[in-house]
Amino acid sequence: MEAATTSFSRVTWRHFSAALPVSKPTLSNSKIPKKPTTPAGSSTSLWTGSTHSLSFSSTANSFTRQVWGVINSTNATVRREMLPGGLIIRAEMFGQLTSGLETAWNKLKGEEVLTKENIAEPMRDIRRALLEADVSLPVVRRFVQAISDQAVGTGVIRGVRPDQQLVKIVNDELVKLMGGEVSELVFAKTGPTVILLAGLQGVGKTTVSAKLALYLQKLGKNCMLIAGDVYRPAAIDQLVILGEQVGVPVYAAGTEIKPAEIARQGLAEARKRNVDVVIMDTAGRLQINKTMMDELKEVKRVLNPTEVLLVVDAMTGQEAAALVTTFNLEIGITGAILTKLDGDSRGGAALSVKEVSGKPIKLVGRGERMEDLEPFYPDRMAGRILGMGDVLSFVEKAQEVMRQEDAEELQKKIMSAKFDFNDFLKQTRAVAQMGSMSRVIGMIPGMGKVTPAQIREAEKNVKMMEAMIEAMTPEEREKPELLAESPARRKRVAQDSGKTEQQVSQLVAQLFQMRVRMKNLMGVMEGGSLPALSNLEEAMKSEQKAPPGTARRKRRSESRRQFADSASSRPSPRGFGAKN
Ligand SMILES: Nc1nc2c(ncn2[C@@H]2O[C@H](COP(=O)(O)OP(=O)(O)OP(=O)(O)O)[C@@H](O)[C@H]2O)c(=O)[nH]1
Repeated sequence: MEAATTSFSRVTWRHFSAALPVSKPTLSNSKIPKKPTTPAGSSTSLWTGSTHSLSFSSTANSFTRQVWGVINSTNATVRREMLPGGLIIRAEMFGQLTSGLETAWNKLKGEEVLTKENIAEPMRDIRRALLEADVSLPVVRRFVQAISDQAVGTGVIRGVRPDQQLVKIVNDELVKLMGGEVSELVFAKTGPTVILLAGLQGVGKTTVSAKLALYLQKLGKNCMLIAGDVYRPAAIDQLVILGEQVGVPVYAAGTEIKPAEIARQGLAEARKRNVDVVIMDTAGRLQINKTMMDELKEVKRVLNPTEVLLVVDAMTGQEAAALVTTFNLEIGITGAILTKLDGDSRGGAALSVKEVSGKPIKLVGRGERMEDLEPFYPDRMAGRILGMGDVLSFVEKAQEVMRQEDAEELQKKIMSAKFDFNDFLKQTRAVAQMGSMSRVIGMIPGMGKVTPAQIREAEKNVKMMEAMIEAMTPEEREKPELLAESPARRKRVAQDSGKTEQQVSQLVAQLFQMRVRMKNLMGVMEGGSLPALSNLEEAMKSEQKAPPGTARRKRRSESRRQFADSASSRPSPRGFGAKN
């Protein structure tokens, strides 16, 4: 199989029809087929993006050359693959970004583990790919930093290659960058839901108004459109025609009346008709100006909308993100609709909007047809950018197996009181990987009352512990008794980690206390399996409920005994202060 990529401008039917002796193919709104279907015999199948699938049947080599020539003169990334029976040429959404990222994984082929050194070059490739995709620089910086932090902090997962591991890390960060979850449209609890659309000229507002009405009708909502673009008379006619096309009434009052007044009248009409959702199209401008903003503010005041959505053109890249920010500051918006994602957009807008503006992309336009509007799914988008669904699910499964094995191993260690500093570090890092401490604490039931200051303190403590554990020798990590027995060792760890001896002593004591507490908790669990969070919480409660002086005293004495047992060769139980 031969694969090649090249860069070019926008692939449209015009390019092909000019060069090819074939009739216009039908554009289908199908998702990317797993494998492009190759017509029988020697044939050529060509598809652009994930939405359009074009098929030609031809046996002539000159035809293939012509197709290739046309593609080379335009601007998307194309993958050319020789398959038995024909040539497959693929122009993919964000193709350039995808192939840029591919360069990064390829640099890790043959490596056994991700290290600071061997990820340096792939990180440069990722940075370059994102910048070329027109993602804003601060976003790129934060993204690359987050990836490298995770890449070097990730342990080896059995059977998973470092390049696959990096794909997974990048995927998860991409999803996070784009907002994580799908951001649903909000509907009013009573009365009609009002959606106000805003945006610059030509971004696709009028088209989106009708597309949105159709989309909502399919969800069972009864809609009405208001034609508020009084500056481009054709926009009103356009909306009326599109409204007819999707079977939605359009309120139009001509161009001689202020948009705010049209909004007021339109809303009254919608109430009369008892519609569920009113969508108002507004005028766009070539640039943001004060008159436009004031007019929009006035319309917004009259409508009191549930959603104010800024329509932005995906092809404007990071500029789209800047626009969302400006509109949000000026008029206050609830989200964005990204149009023309089927074009040669390089990905900058999709990747930057949420991170730069704090506002989610709620919907995306993927074509000129009325059906081409859909919710924005960050995970699906990341999957499309990476184009490596198989690798992702494989890594997820391997991680799951690893987690189970780790959990069993940990359980054994806890039961035999062998929980050491390696486990301690692993657990700490696992928590760190789940997100910031504040998020993790927020997820634990009953932990809501923890103050931000306490969380910051806890995060600081985790960093401090990490520094001290990293300064220990492998032997000391495995046998904390060595540190408990030797002030000299504790002194060395303190010096190497930049902490005080007292802090090191506290950490060692903490580990022994933890052993005892964990063992106690395990004893409370039924069946001896690792606790789910809720069980753990119950266990902690039942521990706390025990009358003072019984369990607690017992626990304290057990803690002391445990410490004494494990440090049996230690000269004195107060070894932490003693000289060696
Ligand atoms: N390929 C593609 N074209 C789109 C999409 N959305 C809108 N368009 C096209 O973009 C062009 C402009 O769309 P309009 O809806 O007229 O834009 P507008 O923002 O209302 O323009 P003004 O009224 O001038 O402000 C039209 O040709 C649409 O068909 C999309 O998702 N994909």
